[in-house]
Amino acid sequence: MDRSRIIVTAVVLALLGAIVPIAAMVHLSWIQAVQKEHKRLQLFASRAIARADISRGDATAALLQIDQFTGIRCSADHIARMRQLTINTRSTEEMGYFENGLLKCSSWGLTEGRVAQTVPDFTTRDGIAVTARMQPVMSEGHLLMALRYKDHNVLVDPVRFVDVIVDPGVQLALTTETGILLGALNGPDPARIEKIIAGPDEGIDDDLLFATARGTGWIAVAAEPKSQILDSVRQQRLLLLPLGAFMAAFIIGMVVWLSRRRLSPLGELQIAVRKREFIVHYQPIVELRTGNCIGAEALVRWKRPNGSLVRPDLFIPLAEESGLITAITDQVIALVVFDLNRLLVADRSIHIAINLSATDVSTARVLPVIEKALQHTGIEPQQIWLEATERGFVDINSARSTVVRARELGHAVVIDDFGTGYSSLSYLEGLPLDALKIDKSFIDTISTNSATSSVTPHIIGMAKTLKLKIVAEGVETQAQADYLVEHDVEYGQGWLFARPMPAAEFIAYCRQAKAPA
Ligand SMILES: Nc1nc2c(ncn2[C@@H]2O[C@H](COP(=O)(O)O[C@H]3[C@@H](O)[C@H](n4cnc5c(=O)[nH]c(N)nc54)O[C@@H]3COP(=O)(O)O)[C@@H](O)[C@H]2O)c(=O)[nH]1
Repeated sequence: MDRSRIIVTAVVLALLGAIVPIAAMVHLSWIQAVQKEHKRLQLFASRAIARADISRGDATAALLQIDQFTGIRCSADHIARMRQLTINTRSTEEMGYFENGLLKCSSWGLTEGRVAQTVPDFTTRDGIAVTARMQPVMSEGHLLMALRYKDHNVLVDPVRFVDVIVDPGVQLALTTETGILLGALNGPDPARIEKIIAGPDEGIDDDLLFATARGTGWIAVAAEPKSQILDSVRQQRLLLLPLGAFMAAFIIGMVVWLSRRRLSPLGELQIAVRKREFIVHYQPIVELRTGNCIGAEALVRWKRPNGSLVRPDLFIPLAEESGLITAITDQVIALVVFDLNRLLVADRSIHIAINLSATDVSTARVLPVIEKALQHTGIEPQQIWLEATERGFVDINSARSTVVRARELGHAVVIDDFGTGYSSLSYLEGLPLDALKIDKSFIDTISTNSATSSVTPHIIGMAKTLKLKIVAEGVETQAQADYLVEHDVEYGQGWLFARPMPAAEFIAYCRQAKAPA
C-alpha cells in the first residue's frame, strides 16, 4: 500500500472509529431504556394477572362454598348464605342460583325467573364457566363478568381484575385468551390491544411501548407512549456517551499510532521484509588484464510497490540497527540462487560475492542458511564469496571462527572497503581471509597528488604480503585500471566496466565479456 492509500485508509478508519462507538452508544442507550421500560410494563401486566387470579380465586371459592349448601334452594337460609358470601368476597357483586337455566334467586332475594343463564366464553380448568361481559338486570349500563359453577353464579366487576396501581400514563388492559376485553385502566384502545395480544410478548407498536403477561385464561397488556421514555433515554445517554467518547478516542489513537508506525521508515522496511520487496542487481567483477568477467557482487535494492528502486545505503543502516538485516541477507541469498543458478552451474569459474552484516559475521548464523539454499542446486560453495566490511570483523574471535567455518565449507571470504576502518597488518594476519577489496576512496586517489594517494600502494603491498587476492573497487577511469594492472592488482569492479545490473543483463554481459576459451 502506498503512502496516500495508507493516509486515506487511516482517515476513513479514524472517522469510522469516531462515529461508530458514539452512534453505537446512542443506539444502546435507546435499547437499554426500552428494555428497562419493557421490564416495568411487564411488572404492571404481571400484577394485573396476579390481581385477576386473586379475584377469580375469591369468586371461585365463594362458588364452591355455596355449592356445599345443603338446605333448600332459594330458601331464606340459602339467600342469606349467598348474601353473606357476596359481602365477604371482595370481588363479587352478586351471587345467583339458576334452575332450568333461569335465575330463581340471588343474594338480593327471590327473582321472577326471567333472567336466563349466560353463555360462557370459556371454562377454566377447575370447571368455572366464565362469561366475560354480561348485562346484569340490577345495574343496567355497567357490564359485569359472570362466573358459574354448576347452578350458582357470581357477578364480578371487571375493574376488580385490573385493580392495580400503575404509574401515570401507563395503560392497562386485561383480556380473555380469545381477546375479549375484561377490564382496562387509563383507556387503552381496544383495537390496539387486540393487535398487541396477537403478537410478541413485548415490543413497540407505532408510538406505543407495550409488554404482555399471560395467565391461565387471560392476558394482561401494559402500554405507554414512546415519548414517556425520553427522559430515561437521556439518562442512559449520559452514562454511555462518555464510554463511546472514550472508545472513539482509543480507536482514533490506535489508528494514528498504527498509521504513524506503518508510515515510519522502520514500519515500511518491516513490511518490505515481510512482503519480500527486495531484488538483487549484480555488478560484474572483471579480470583487469583480460577484461574477463569472473563474477559479480550481489547488491540489494528495495523495489517499492510503485516500481521505484531504493538504494541500499538508504535502508541498510536502518536494517542493521533494527536487526532486519539478517532477514534481508537471507532474501539476498535466496535471490542469488534463484537468479543465477543456471549460470553458476554452467560456468564454474564465476563467483557471486554476497555482502554480510556484522551480525551475520559474529553469529555465523548465515552459514547454514547458505548451505540449505545451495542444496540440490548444483552450485558449488566456492562460487559463493562472502564479503564483510572491517566493522564486521571487530569481534575478532567470533569473526575468526565464522571465517574458518565458512572456508571449511568452501566459501571464499573477502574483507570489503579495506582501508576505511582501523585494520592493520597484524589484525589482518589474525584472520584467514581469501581476498581484500580496496575501497573506492583509495582508487579515486590514483593519479592524483592527494595526501592519501600514497596509501594505495601500501594496501596493495600489504595484501600481497598476506597472499590475498585483490579486488579494486570503484574503478571509473582507464588510468586507474592501467595503474592497477601495473601494480599487479588482479581484479577490478567499477563503472569503467559495468554498473550494477539486473540478473538477465548480467548473464548476457558475462557471456559476452568472457574471452573465448
Ligand atoms: N549488508 C548488505 N549490504 C549491502 C547489500 N547490497 C549492498 N549493500 C551495501 O550498500 C552500500 C551501497 O551499495 P550500492 O548502492 O549498491 O553501491 C555499490 C556500487 O554500486 C558502488 N559502486 C561500484 N562501482 C562504482 C563506481 O565505479 N563508482 C561509484 N560511484 N560507485 C560504484 O559501490 C557499492 C558497492 O560497495 P561495496 O559493497 O563496498 O563493494 C554498499 O556499502 C554495499 O555494500 C547487501 O545485500 N547486504
